[in-house]
Amino acid sequence: MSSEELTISVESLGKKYDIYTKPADRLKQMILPRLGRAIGKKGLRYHQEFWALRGVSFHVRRGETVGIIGRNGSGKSTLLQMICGTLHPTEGSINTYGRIAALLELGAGFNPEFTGEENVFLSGLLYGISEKELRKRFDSIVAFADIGDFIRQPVKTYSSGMYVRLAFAIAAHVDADTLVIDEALSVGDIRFTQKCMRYLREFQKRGTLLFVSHDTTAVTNLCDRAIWLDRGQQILDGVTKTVVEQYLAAQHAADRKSMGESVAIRSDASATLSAPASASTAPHSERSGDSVVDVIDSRIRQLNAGDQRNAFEVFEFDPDKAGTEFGAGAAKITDVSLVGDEGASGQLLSGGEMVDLVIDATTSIPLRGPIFGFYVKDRLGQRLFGDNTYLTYRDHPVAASAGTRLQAKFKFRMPVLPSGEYSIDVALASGSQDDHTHQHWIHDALTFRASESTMRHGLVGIPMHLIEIQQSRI
Ligand SMILES: Nc1ncnc2c1ncn2[C@@H]1O[C@H](COP(=O)(O)OP(=O)(O)OP(=O)(O)O)[C@@H](O)[C@H]1O
Repeated sequence: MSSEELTISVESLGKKYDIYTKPADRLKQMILPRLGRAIGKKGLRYHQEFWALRGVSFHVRRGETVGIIGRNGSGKSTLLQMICGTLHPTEGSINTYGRIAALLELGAGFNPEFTGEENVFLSGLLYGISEKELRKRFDSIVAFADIGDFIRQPVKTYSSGMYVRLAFAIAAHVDADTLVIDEALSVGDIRFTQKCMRYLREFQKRGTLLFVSHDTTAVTNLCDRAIWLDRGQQILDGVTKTVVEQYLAAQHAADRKSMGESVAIRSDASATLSAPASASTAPHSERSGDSVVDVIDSRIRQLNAGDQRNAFEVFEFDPDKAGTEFGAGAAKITDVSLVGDEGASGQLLSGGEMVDLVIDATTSIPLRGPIFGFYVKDRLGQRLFGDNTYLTYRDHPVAASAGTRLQAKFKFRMPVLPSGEYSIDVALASGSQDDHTHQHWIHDALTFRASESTMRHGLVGIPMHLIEIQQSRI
């Protein structure tokens, strides 16, 4: 590999800590070995050696996105700190090329006594950006961080979310060749996380990204390649899917071992046995032909009756709080709501329930063939599902004159979703599916939180029309 392609080169890297059980041992270690050597006695040791990381070697090419995964204490942060130069290796070497910006553990790099503004300049200068240039970028940094007047307050008064907002905003404005992100995105609200994910996806097109997370979905979603660390050792380096699968399998095996095989088997079995629904109570409805077919999960009553109800807390549309928006402006989306069967917004919805996503807009000039659309996205900005009005109106497009109020409604059965935060992008375009102009697109117009889900794996639960186990004698 030519050095032009290389951004990070790590060779036989190791970090050792000396662990003392008592503070007095540290003093003894400083004095007594010298005394021992003076009287010809060797080998007096009052500490234990602990290798937080050892024998780690890999190269990262320009433009790669590499995920680092591993259990707590496996050495991920230690590795990143050494790559960023805030920690010195005990052995081995690291070479980096280009400017590296890092979002390491909370607060690293900020002076807590200084205001946010002062820290912007302090950090920016440390990254090698001139004061003049920082002044030019300051407003954009503040807009990205979006922490209001807190920018003039000492950083020690910040919440962890504000810390991350400011740190990310700075890292996004220092022309980094490589970004190193350590779990930072787990703090902060869904809209900010979405903003960061959009930024990272753009950044991936030109820069190198090193991304540490416990969230293997995030790593799979974002990274081409992953490195798995365990107890300071490099276990695997390869294609993310393979590494994550092996890591999860090892985790699962370790969890079973620590829980005891019998418990693990019992819990697996109960999950399977709770699934069948009696045919008589299965509340599915189905009509064939050209009439409506509505497939309801056969366990929906069971799922939503108990304390495992997949409840969605929907936050109301607030144009001031919605994410970034863009568009040609012939029409403007004025309201968005997600309502359940009873029609009241702001209520709790449930996975499996029939809902209406309603988008209101007004036109400012005549608009032919408006297309309303939406995407439901997970915390990482991954689009889970979405739809638009194009096909339904393709053969008889709506023609709206200026000053018309338009309302689009999507009625669908909300899937069961894993616990977590979600957001909905809404858009209004004009033209056709293949050739259209976005008139107004709002990122994260609505957000909602799903709690208590029976769904542990996967992204979206599809309705299970039937689940059964058949038995017959062999
Ligand atoms: N200053 C230190 N002195 C002694 N041991 C340390 C020190 N810093 C880290 N360690 C140990 O090194 C090991 C690796 O720590 P590190 O923080 O790199 O792990 P990690 O994979 O980032 O963990 P987590 O996922 O919990 O953040 C841990 O066992 C930790 O206790």
